[in-house]
Amino acid sequence: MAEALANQLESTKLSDGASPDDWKSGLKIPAKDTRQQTEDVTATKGLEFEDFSIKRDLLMGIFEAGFEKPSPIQEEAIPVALTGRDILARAKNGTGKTAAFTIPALERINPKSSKIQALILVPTRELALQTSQVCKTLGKHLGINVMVTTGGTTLRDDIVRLQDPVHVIVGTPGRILDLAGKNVADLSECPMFIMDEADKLLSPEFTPVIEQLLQFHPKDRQVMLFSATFPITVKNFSDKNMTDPYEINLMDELTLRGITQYYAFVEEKSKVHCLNTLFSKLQINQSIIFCNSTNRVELLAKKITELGYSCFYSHARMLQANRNRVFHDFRNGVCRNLVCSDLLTRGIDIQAVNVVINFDFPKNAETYLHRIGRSGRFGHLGLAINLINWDDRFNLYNIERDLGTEIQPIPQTIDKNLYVYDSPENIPRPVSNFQTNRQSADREQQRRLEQQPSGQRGGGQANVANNGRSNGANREQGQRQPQGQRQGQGFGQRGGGRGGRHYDGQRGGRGQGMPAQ
Ligand SMILES: Nc1ncnc2c1ncn2[C@@H]1O[C@H](COP(=O)(O)OP(=O)(O)OP(=O)(O)O)[C@@H](O)[C@H]1O
Repeated sequence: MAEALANQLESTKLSDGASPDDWKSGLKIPAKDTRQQTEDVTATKGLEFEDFSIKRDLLMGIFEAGFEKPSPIQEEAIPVALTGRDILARAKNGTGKTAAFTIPALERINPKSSKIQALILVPTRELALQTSQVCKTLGKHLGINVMVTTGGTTLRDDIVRLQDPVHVIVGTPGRILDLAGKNVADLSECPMFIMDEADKLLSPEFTPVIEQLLQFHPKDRQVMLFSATFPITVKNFSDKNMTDPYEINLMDELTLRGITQYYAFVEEKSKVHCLNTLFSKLQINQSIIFCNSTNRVELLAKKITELGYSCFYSHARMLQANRNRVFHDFRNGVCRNLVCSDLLTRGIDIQAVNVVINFDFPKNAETYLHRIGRSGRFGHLGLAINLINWDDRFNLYNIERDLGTEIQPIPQTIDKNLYVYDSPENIPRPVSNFQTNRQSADREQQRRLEQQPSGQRGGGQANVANNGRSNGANREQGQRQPQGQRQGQGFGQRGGGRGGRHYDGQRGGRGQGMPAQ
């Protein structure tokens, strides 16, 4: 009898033919990223996402985002976060911290409740957009509503959106406090309070807002702090507001293994000339160029455009709509170079960026680390080049000492194997509905090129941001002289002028997906 039953069960199993992994075969998994990766992301314990016992619908979102296995920070943080314990986590730039808090947050949300159940705070509006997109992508099969809210948009729209159920709210602290203070965002049953770039959020400008925000949450909330840099301010906050936090520190060394760092010693007035030379020699897939002030961002973007290279710029004094457009288009590879202030130093994730240039050298080690971490994402290769003038020499020394790293003088020729990939078109796009973005970005790029006189093509991209000055000026770039120039703070003129043959490769092209020069 028992034998007959066993036979029957066996035959049932065989006849339905379903293997436990069958659900995976229907997933829309993106092409495998075959680039070599460093130990920063490969030195794992060998766990699989399935080992976390999370919902299948969440696993589907994870695999469809192209994630195969958890990174070291994900292996460490996800199981603990799922238990509801407070977490203080430190891991290198670009090693997957966002998913390390997003995955457990999504898992713990009850979609049947209409309450806000997770608050994710980030320091900048661009990062809020990016992080909300990660939540939407990973949680797309969960029936969860994610809302992003930041300053620079109308409060009224947010109030309307909060009439509908919102499960995860991602935003910058000021706007969230506004909404909570007005009783529009109800955080009274929100058990998860997450801070990404936590040390930045705990700087003096944000701390009072953060402390007020915490009061809106229930007492037994779970607090999770993530960053690559944790100064002492974080310790004070954690002592006061966290319960027995589980500490993760994956930073035995501070800098990413995949990033090669060089400096070029150069007089201030020769910096543009030096940049021009770098553009002509490097194989840039996409680059981010940092300046230390908004004036210098605009001036440099103008210079780069005059040199004939495609270039966007972004800084905090631009209109939010223009900031968003620049960010969106640059992420989608519409333009090869982006000049920016420290607004985009933290968290911004664009895998196609293989070169970061510190046109102005940063003042401290944290900023340096976050800036260079915009390349070499998820254990890949990247190049960081620092233009150093006489006044920066002590800073250079201090940053090398603080980070325990060596920044070498730039050699005559830079080995392409250090930062160039053979098939840049295979580099994964940002986690988002890429197909749609890419197609519309291509159309937009085409439209812009068609509108430009042929002689200007490729040099005019800085115009995109030019309407975005917060002073309300709404003029075309050519009709206005940047303030810095009027005040005699302009960059050196050497190297100006257009036309050398070596510019051609970069003119007007899309950064991502184009063969590097
Ligand atoms: N398990 C994974 N497998 C493959 N790719 C991943 C995985 N986890 C994250 N990524 C990708 O790695 C990149 C970097 O991730 P993320 O932006 O979360 O890094 P981060 O640690 O938050 O960086 P930063 O400190 O600069 O904010 C993203 O493009 C993300 O999609």
